[in-house]
Amino acid sequence: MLSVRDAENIIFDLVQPLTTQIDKDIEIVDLFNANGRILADSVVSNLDFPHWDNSAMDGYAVRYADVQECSQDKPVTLQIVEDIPAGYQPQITIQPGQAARIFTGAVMPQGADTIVMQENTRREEDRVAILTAPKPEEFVRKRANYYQAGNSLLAAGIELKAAEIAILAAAQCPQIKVYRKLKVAILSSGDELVTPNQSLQPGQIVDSNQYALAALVQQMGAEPLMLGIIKDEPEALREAISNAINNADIVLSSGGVSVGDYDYVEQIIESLGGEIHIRSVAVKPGKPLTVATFPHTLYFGLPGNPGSALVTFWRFVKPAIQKFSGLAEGWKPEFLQAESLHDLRSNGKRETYIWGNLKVNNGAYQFQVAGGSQSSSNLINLAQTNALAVIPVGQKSISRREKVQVLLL
Ligand SMILES: Nc1nc2c(c(=O)[nH]1)N[C@H]1C(S)=C(S)[C@@H](COP(=O)(O)OP(=O)(O)OC[C@H]3O[C@@H](n4cnc5c(N)ncnc54)[C@H](O)[C@@H]3O)O[C@H]1N2
Ligand code: MOO
Ligand SMILES: [Mg+2]
Repeated sequence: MLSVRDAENIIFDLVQPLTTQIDKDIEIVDLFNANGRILADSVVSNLDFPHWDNSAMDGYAVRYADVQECSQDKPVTLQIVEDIPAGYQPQITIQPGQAARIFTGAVMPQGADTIVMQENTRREEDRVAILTAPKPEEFVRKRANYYQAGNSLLAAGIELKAAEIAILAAAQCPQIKVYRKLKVAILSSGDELVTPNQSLQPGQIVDSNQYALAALVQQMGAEPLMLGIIKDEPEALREAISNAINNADIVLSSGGVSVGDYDYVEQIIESLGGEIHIRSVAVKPGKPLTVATFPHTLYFGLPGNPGSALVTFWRFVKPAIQKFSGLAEGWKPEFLQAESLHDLRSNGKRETYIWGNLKVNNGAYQFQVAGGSQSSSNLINLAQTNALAVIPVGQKSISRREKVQVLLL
């Protein structure tokens, strides 16, 4: 059986990210539809930030040399020659003995080099007394201090979130080149499966994986293609999988990958010409994980148990989708170190993932195991969990207060 490390290396090597070389991998979106999308090209602006020298305060634009010696006892009085609100282009050059009334964000007038905030002044009709000596160039936001035109503003391959979208707006880029959304086909296999609105007959199980996987795929910014419940019949499964590989970048099936008489997924993949790279992994839950490739499609046959389907998604599928989608960095799973609040157990044979909660206590991470059964068939105690703790192969327990590696979900 493959180790988790070997399995992830194989999977990540199989993933070919979307590329700007292929026209259909690129899409243009507007700023309101950019959230969560991956930027395809780096962005360079021809604007400096700030665009011009401007005031950081409501106050007076002055010449530092005029006011450097002033104090409460020895105020300097200046003639106000212009009023400069934000958005107005100053017309007058400030001469010695002069000042301009100015407001936050307004353009600095020629001749002035320093702002005195209003609170340190006394207004005397068309004159102003400066009561405190400022520092040279105080409260002046200098042109190009934050960003110089022509440099890289945003790099290709980053996820666009609020800050990046604001930057694109400020740089006057209303149309943005992003990678297209990946299509992820999702199907559930099993004669025992029914939909949530069908009445349950003895022995039947509600197909919950389809809904969990759809939610996860959406969270990743990809587009789920729901193919429903497929009977454990080779012909039905063959048709469904064939449809899936022809219409999606990634296929996620759940169930039918173990050694049971009705577990047909692997043989159907092979009969359709898929190349199987992984048949099982030393991971608990999730041992029968199957990974295959077709010429244009990556196939994950996730195990049917609900815990196994979710854990294998988080551990292997999520980073694969993120890499595939064009995300340049940060798609590899990263583990945090936390103090375990409980004794954690494993049989030592497979890398074991235990679900629970990562908490912060006095600035330190702690892992609290989810109460109840950690069986891969138990979906119930996965509610409100946010992390998986890992017990490596060869280790049978992690004691309370010991350090444990944790994957944040
Ligand atoms: N003899 C062996 N038996 C099993 C082994 C093994 O190594 N030798 N491995 C076990 C492990 S570990 C897992 S995990 C499961 C995986 O089984 P399959 O992927 O073949 O899945 P099924 O047999 O179809 O179903 C297993 C279980 O999950 C329920 N299920 C299936 N699909 C869904 C769904 N969409 N939503 C909710 N629940 C689902 C299904 O009803 C079964 O209870 O195999 C073990 N057996
Ligand atoms: O791997 Mo199975 O997922 O242990 O139940
Ligand atoms: Mg089975």
